Amino acid sequence: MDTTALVSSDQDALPLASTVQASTVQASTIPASTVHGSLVAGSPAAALPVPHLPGTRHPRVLSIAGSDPSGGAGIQADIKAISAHGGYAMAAITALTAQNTRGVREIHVPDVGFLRAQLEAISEDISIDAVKIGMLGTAEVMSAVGQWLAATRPPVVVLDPVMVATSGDTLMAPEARNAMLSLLSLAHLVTPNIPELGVLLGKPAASSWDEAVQQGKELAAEHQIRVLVKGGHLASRKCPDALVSADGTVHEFMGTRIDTPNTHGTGCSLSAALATLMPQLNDWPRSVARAKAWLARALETSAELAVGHGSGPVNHLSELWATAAPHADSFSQELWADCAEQRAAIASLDFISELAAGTLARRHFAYYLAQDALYLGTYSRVLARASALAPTEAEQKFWAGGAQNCLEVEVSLHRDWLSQYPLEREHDAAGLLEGGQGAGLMQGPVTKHYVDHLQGVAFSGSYGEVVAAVLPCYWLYAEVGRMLHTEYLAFEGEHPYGAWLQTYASEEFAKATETAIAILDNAARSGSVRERAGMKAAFAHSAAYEVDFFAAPHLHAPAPQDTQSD
Ligand SMILES: Nc1ncnc2c1ncn2[C@@H]1O[C@H](COP(=O)(O)OP(=O)(O)OP(=O)(O)O)[C@@H](O)[C@H]1O
Ligand SMILES: Cc1ncc(COP(=O)(O)O)c(N)n1
Repeated sequence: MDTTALVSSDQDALPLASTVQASTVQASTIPASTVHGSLVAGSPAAALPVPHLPGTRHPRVLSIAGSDPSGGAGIQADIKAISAHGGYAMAAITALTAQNTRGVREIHVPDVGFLRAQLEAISEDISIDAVKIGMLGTAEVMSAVGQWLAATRPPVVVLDPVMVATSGDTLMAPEARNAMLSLLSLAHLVTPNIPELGVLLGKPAASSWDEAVQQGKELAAEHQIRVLVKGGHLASRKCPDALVSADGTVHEFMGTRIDTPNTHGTGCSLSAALATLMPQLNDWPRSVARAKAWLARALETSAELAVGHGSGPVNHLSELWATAAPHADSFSQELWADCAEQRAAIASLDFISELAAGTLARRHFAYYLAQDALYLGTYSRVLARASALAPTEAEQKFWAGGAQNCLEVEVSLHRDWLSQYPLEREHDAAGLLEGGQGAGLMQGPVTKHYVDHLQGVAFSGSYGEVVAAVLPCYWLYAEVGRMLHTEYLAFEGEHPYGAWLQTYASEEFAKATETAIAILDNAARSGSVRERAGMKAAFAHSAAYEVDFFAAPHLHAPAPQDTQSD
């Protein structure tokens, strides 16, 4: 990192186009820097009530912070966090960093006059509902921001006293500490992490949560400010935060540490979220609780972004994307990709390769047919349940048609196939045939588990979950059908299971599968995050049972006692 840029920003700034510089000077009406002490004049912001702003549907939130081109921290994170909470995001850039998820390489602090121009341009035209302050870098920048705050007095000011990046790189010149201290009383909330809290107090960083809260109390009392002590840097499984008021009142927020390397920008994102929530909720503890819960989900889903090789960003928009993004259209594709292992497992099963090659033992085939018939009886009822839950008439009809079709296939299995491939009673070592004349078949263990799962989802699951649970039977069966039919067409001579394989690749069934997939995507789009998680689980379970179902004949078919029947 180029730390010299922090202390001698004017000299190091890249030359601006002369026209821009000229207009910069003319546009700036802010007085020249004053001593830092003058910024604390007037009552501390934390002591002032935050006015309730009725009708601020989308709070206009200004982030005054540094740029992180990798998008995880700084201005870029703030804009995402503000947007995620329904705010209108604005940004005045204090510093440009060259950084990625691994660290900060260079910092460039543009001429402070231009920052003043940005701030003036915004406040002269736009009503600002809240300000979030992040990386300021130098004392000069802090002074300019302090003067602007003192002059404009935004109704909500959240100050994140950024000093060191997650990567360990310095983001604040050490001699700027006093200027930072001068800014504290202009904020309604100050959000230092544990090391920053120590620096602000001139003490070593706290080594325990109790010590951190104690330091928070000291800082709050000394500057008569509200402090959010953050537990991100603790070496514990817990990750608490605490809101400490100037009078020493402590409000703790419990949190579990999420096991992820993607914590780049958590502090930036949290403070921007707080600045956006406060104008809407007008209550600090509620704002912190909401922001912390949101951040936890953003951390939990951060791996989905796959950004960089170091400490990656949090998933700021995970909730929005889960419901509104084009990505939601491909929920089915995600499930399909997730079951790649199961698809490969099915394709490599002896049952499939022997069926295609015509070498499958009759008893294995007979077992499969019998279990399929048993399965379809329950499957039909679960499709009827999907029909009952369906939100539209078209979907209701589709599932009802599917349920009826299953029963017809079940009848045909018994009538046309099981009569040709009976499970011989003398082979029934596994006890699958019930006793007596016209004996019924019994569910094998896999069929039983599979239908138990389907019935469980049908009983207590949402529509989306029921749809997800029944889909693998359509989709994987259609896939297996395509595979077997291709092999059948290439088969030379008379295939012993030819008549069966011909029925496998039906156009109608492929169409029904496509409809079922589209219904699943629709349900995913309108479902909650929790429901989509339930849908994923239901689909994954059924996909695993599909593998077991195709594997079952070789594992559970009655053992041969008469090799001739094979
Ligand atoms: N692994 C984690 N699991 C859950 N919450 C976390 C985790 N890491 C940080 N947090 C939360 O993120 C917020 C920011 O905390 P932290 O102490 O990391 O601040 P910071 O150091 O300023 O952040 P930054 O990483 O942006 O510098 C807090 O609410 C903290 O509890
Ligand atoms: C521009 C900018 N602002 C703030 C941070 C701190 O965020 P983190 O500590 O997560 O790296 C950063 N890295 N870059």
